[in-house]
Parts: sequence; C-alpha cells; structure tokens
Amino acid sequence: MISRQTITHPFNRGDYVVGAPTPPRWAADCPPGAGEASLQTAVVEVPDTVVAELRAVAAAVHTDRDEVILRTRDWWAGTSIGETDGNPATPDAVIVEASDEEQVAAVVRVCRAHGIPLTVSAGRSNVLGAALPVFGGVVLDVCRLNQIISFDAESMIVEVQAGMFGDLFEKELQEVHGATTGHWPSAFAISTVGGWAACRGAGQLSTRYGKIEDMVVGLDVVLPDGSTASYGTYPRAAVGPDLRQLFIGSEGTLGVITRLRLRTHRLPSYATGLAYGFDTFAAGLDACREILQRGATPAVLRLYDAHESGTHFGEPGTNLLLIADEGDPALVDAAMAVAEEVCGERASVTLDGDALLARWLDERMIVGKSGDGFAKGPGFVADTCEIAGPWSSLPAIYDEVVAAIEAVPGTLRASAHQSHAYTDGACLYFSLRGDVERPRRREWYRAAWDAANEVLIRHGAAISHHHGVGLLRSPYVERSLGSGFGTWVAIKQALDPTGIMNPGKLGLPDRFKAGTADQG
Ligand SMILES: Cc1cc2nc3c(=O)[nH]c(=O)nc-3n(C[C@H](O)[C@H](O)[C@H](O)COP(=O)(O)OP(=O)(O)OC[C@H]3O[C@@H](n4cnc5c(N)ncnc54)[C@H](O)[C@@H]3O)c2cc1C
Repeated sequence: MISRQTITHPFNRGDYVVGAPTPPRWAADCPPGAGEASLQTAVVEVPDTVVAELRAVAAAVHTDRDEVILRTRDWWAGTSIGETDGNPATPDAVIVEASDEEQVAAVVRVCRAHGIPLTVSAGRSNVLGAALPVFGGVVLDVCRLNQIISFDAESMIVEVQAGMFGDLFEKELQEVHGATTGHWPSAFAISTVGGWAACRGAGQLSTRYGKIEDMVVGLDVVLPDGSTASYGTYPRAAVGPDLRQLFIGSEGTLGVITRLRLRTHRLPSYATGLAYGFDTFAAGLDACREILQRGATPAVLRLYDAHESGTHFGEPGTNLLLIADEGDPALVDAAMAVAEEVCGERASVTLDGDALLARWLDERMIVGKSGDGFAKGPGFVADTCEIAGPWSSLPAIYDEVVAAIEAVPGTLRASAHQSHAYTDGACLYFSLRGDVERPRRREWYRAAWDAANEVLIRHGAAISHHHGVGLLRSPYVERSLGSGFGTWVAIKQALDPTGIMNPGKLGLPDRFKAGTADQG
C-alpha cells in the first residue's frame, strides 16, 4: 500500500528529471560561474592523449568547463555555497560516460595506467560532496547502466545494473514482477540503486524492510586494477567475513559497483496508521524503544520534536509520533496492536492517525523541507545531519546536539526527528539552519557541523546513519572510528594501492595532496 503509493502518487511535480540526474534546487538560478574553484585544489590534469584513450573505450567524454560544472553539481549545501557566489565547486575534470560493465572496466584501467584520480558519479543526489572530483581527473558517470537484468520469481531476487534510477527501477519491479524492495529514501527518484549501496542508505520503511545493506544479496564490482569481482548469490554465508559489506558504504573509494542482486517482497495491499503526541521528545523515544523491544516492526515509526511537529504537521504543541505498517493484515494488525498498547500508556494525546498518515504520504518525497518555516535571506543555509546511537544515549544526544548547534552564532534553529528504529537504538535526523552575512556562510556551516560532531564522538554515536561521509564528514572519520581506523586505511591500501579511487573522501589519506581540499 505505502510501497505501491510511491510509484502511483505524483511526487514528480515537474521538478525531477526522469532517468538522469536532477540538478539541485539552487541551480535553477545559477549558471556556471567564471570564478575560481571553491572545492578543488592540486588538480591532476588529464592529458589530451589520455582523453583520446578514454574516447576510444567509453560511450561519451565531456571536457567543456561549463558542462563539467553542471555535470558535477550535487545536492550538498557545501557545494551550493561556492557555486551561488560564482565559484564553481569542481570545474576542472573530464566527464566519461560508460554504458556497460566492459566500458567501466576499460575506463578504470586507463586511469590506473596513468595514475589519474577517478570519481564515480550517478544521481549526484548525495548531500556530502561525495562525488565531487576534488583533485580533478576523471568523473565516471554510470547512469547509462540502467536495466533490470533478471528476476528470480521463486527466490524474489532482482538483478539490476547500478545506474538505474530508483523510480524507474521500482516501477518496472512492481508492474512487471509484482514485487518491491521496500527501499524508499526521500530522494528515491533522483538517486540510483548503485548510489544507495555505495552510500549505505536507508529508506523510510527501513524498520520493516531494513537498510540497503540488509537487502543486498550480491554485487559485482570493477576493482581499482580494472578487474571485475562478483560477491554473493546466497542469503547468508559462513565463508569468512562478508565481503559484500566491504563495498556497501565504500562511496566509490574501493571500486565501481556495476550490478546488484537485491531481495524483494510481495507487494502489500493492506496498510494502517496511528498517531500520538508526547509531552517530551524523550518520552516519545521511550515509546519507540518499547514498541521495537516488544518485537513489533511497524514500517513507519517517526517521532518529530515539537518544532518539526509544527512545521511538518501543524501540531506545534507536542512531539508527534506517526506509526504505520503495510503487509499481511494478520501481521500488520498485530504490530499495530502492540504500538497502540504502548502509546496508550505513555502518550499525552491520541491524534488523527488516518489524517496525519495521509498528509505524510502526500509530502514524504518532497525535498528540501528542512528550511520550511524560515525566511530565506541571502545568507541562509540549511542542512541535515542523520546519526545513530543506542536508546540509552539518545535523549542526551538530542539535547546536546541541538544545544551545540544553537550555540554557534548565526544559527536560527536546530531540530530533529527519529526516523529509523531498531531494538537497540535509532537514527536521529537533525535539521540545522543558519542565517549569517553571506561571506560567512561556509564558516557558520563548518562551525555547526564541528559542534554537532564533538557531541556525537563524545557519545560514541555513529556520525552518519545513512547519508555517508563524502567530503563533508571526512574530518571526523578518524576520531569516530578510533582504534578501528587503521583497519579501514589498510583495506584501502590493499585494494587501491595507487589511491586513484575517489581521493579526498571518507576520511582516508590521499596521495594527491593530503588535506588541502577545502572541506566545505
Ligand atoms: C532531498 C534529499 C533526500 C534524501 N533522502 C535520503 C534518504 O531518505 N535516505 C538515504 O539513504 N539518502 C537520502 N539522500 C541522499 C542520497 O539520495 C543518497 O545518498 C543516494 O543513495 C545517492 O545516490 P546517487 O545515485 O545520487 O549517488 P551519487 O550522489 O552520484 O554518489 C554518491 C556516492 O556514491 C558513489 N557511487 C555512486 N554510484 C556508485 C557506483 N555504482 N559504484 C561505486 N560508487 C558509486 C559516488 O562516488 C559518491 O561517492 C537524500 C538526498 C536528498 C537530496
């Protein structure tokens, strides 16, 4: 029901490009700037002879500066800050489009042979600068790898190429095969299946269906040496560590994902919803914990703090919890009965679940809501920061992150909702907005992120739950991983000894010019 609605509801109100990257909102009024690069230093130029080699093996190659600017823009706030001042993020690169796995491998081999940085690019919907070629080189666009290859109806496994956009993928999966992945990131129509895996993403119904790492049965990867490896065709294994998980979340630093095998589910036709209000955010979190720990996994379990209850639902006086489930009626009704019992004991008010679910269903894929309710002056910046921690720490993390961001001069407001829940903890999705003198936007932005991450690292929380790291969170990775960081560096060195794959990202040391790229 909720999954079906995702492809039948007109979420595309003329603002998504179908089957190709959708430019970020601000780009509509922002032609390519002629100023200096804002996020690129120590550029590795691609010699004409190498461009010729690339033309010989790939579907298309683009070198025009304006085209490079337009084809590298992403949805990161840090990119928009420079671009909207006429300083393009990464104007110096060569864009290479590949249309099949052999072309991907050939492009990787050319880059490897010449020591040229290679950054994979798909929907460019990431909010971290993850696909920006901060050291120039080659940007490998994989959006032409866009077909469903096969569907195993008995095992309910779909095999799909990595560059297929989410809306087209699910439409075919639902209409032709009667199945769904249940993976509904808010940006599902402007992102690709490979991008979901590369960033370790989460959909809105993850409490029922899991995150993308729970859905991947197998994947094919072109490794940094240009060879191809295939990982996994089975539900579980005990043949050493799970190598599939190495590439899920690797953000293009370990190879190019070309194909994925995903588990799918029967399309549900039954769904129901409930909504409650709580006096405090902590009381709402406690209800979520109890629902999960009693064994219920309602697909939607979203708790909004008082600010977001007001801006998203017109209920400012409470902390609103929206609960909904879809699937076999026997299971859905049982899960909802548990939720009703738990909230009946803890909530201060019962709200109109049907009406609030209908409102959420109508608006859930509309992008850019974190800035809702604020006058957007020339120095306005809005962003989101999703994290995960155990239930025992979440109320303190919520209070302290909000306080830390709001203590940064120029902050208008920080707020949060709980969006993905587990038996042991949950994801808190913070929104931060600032309004400062225009030249101070980047300074405010980094100070707000630094302040939030100090709290997260002190509490041992995951500094990202599903957006990933990219350029934005790179400065925090070493402290966040602590004694495990050395393992991560060793894996990178083993798989990519020449360091060509997406340098400057995921907190890894890079050989091009360590630490010089402005990290937004
Ligand atoms: C408004 C909005 C809402 C969002 N909501 C959600 C949400 O609900 N849940 C969620 O998880 N995310 C969300 N995102 C973030 C974003 O959509 C995801 O991270 C998405 O998975 C990125 O996919 P993409 O195809 O756009 O990848 P890109 O942005 O093109 O790339 C992202 C990173 O993955 C790498 N990469 C991409 N494809 C491959 C590949 N085939 N092989 C190797 N590396 C690759 C790139 O090099 C880069 O490092 C949202 C973004 C926006 C703008």
